[in-house]
Amino acid sequence: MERYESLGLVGEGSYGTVLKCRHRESGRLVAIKKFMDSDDDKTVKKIALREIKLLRQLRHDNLVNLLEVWKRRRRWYLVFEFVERTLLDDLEKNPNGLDLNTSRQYLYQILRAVAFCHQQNIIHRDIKPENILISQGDLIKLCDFGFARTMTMPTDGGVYTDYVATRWYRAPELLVGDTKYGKPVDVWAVGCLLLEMLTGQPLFPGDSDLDQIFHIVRCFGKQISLVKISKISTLSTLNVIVLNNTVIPWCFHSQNCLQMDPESRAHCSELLDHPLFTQDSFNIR
Ligand SMILES: Nc1ncnc2c1ncn2[C@@H]1O[C@H](COP(=O)(O)OP(=O)(O)OP(=O)(O)O)[C@@H](O)[C@H]1O
Repeated sequence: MERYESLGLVGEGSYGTVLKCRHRESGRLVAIKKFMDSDDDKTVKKIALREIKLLRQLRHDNLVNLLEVWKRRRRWYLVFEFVERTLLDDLEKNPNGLDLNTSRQYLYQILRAVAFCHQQNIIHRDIKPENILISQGDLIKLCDFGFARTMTMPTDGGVYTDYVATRWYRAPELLVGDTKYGKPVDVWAVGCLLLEMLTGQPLFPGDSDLDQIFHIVRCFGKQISLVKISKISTLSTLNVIVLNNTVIPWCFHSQNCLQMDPESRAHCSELLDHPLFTQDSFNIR
C-alpha cells in the first residue's frame, strides 16, 4: 500500500471499502478495493477469493481491469484501473433519464460485458447502476464480481443458496426462492437498467421482497392497456410503448429481457443483434 498515495474514499460496500489512489512512481490513478479482515469472516474470504479468481479469468474492454492483488495483515487488496464515474452518478444528474442514444450506447456495452461473462459460464448476479462504471469517452466497465459465480452443469444438480444482491434488479425466480436460476437473472437486471436509463426512475423499487413482487405483478397486469407511439417516427420503428409516461422499447420489454419466465428471456448475444443496435439509422457498432 506504501507504493500508493490515498486520494480518498470512492465507495463503501458490505465487505470493504474502495479508495481512489495514485501510484507514487507512475502517477497512475487506481481504485483499491480493501476487503475487511478475511481470516475471521468466512463470507468475506469467500467473496474476496471469488472476485479475484473470476476477474483473473475475465478480460474484456467492458469489464473493469484488475491490475494487481495482494494480502496483508489478513486483508485482501485488489487494485483496479480507476474509472471516473458510475451510471448511478449519471442518473442522479439526469433525474428524467438519459437520452435514447446515450441509453442505447450504454446498453450495448453492458450487453457486451454480460454476454462475455455468460460465454465463460459466469453469471454476475448484481447488475445495478452502482456497478456500471463509465470512463472518459463513455466507455462502460462492469465491476463488482463479489457475487458473480460460475454456473454448474445441470447434471451436477447445483443449487445456489448464497444470493443476497440488490432487490430492485432481482428477477422473479429469485424473489420466489428458486435456487436453480441461471444467466436469465442478469438479463432481467439489464431490462430493469434500460428502463431506468430511459426514465431516470428505478423500474421496480420494492421496499421489501414482497413489495418487490407486487411492483412486478402490477406492471405486468397493466400491459393490456399499453399504448403504442406512432407519432415519434424514430422511436415507432422500434415498436415503442408508453406505460405511465414511461417510454419502453417494446421489443426489449415484452419479448426479451423482462419476461416473467426465465426460459423466455433472450440471451445477451441475441440482444446484441436487436434492431436497436443494427438498424442503419441507429447503428452504433
Ligand atoms: N475501478 C473503480 N474505479 C472507480 N470507482 C470504483 C471502481 N470500482 C469500484 N468503484 C466504486 O466503489 C463502489 C463499490 O465497489 P464494489 O461494488 O466493487 O464494492 P463492494 O464492496 O462489492 O460493494 P457492494 O457491497 O455495494 O456491492 C462502486 O459502486 C463504485 O462506485
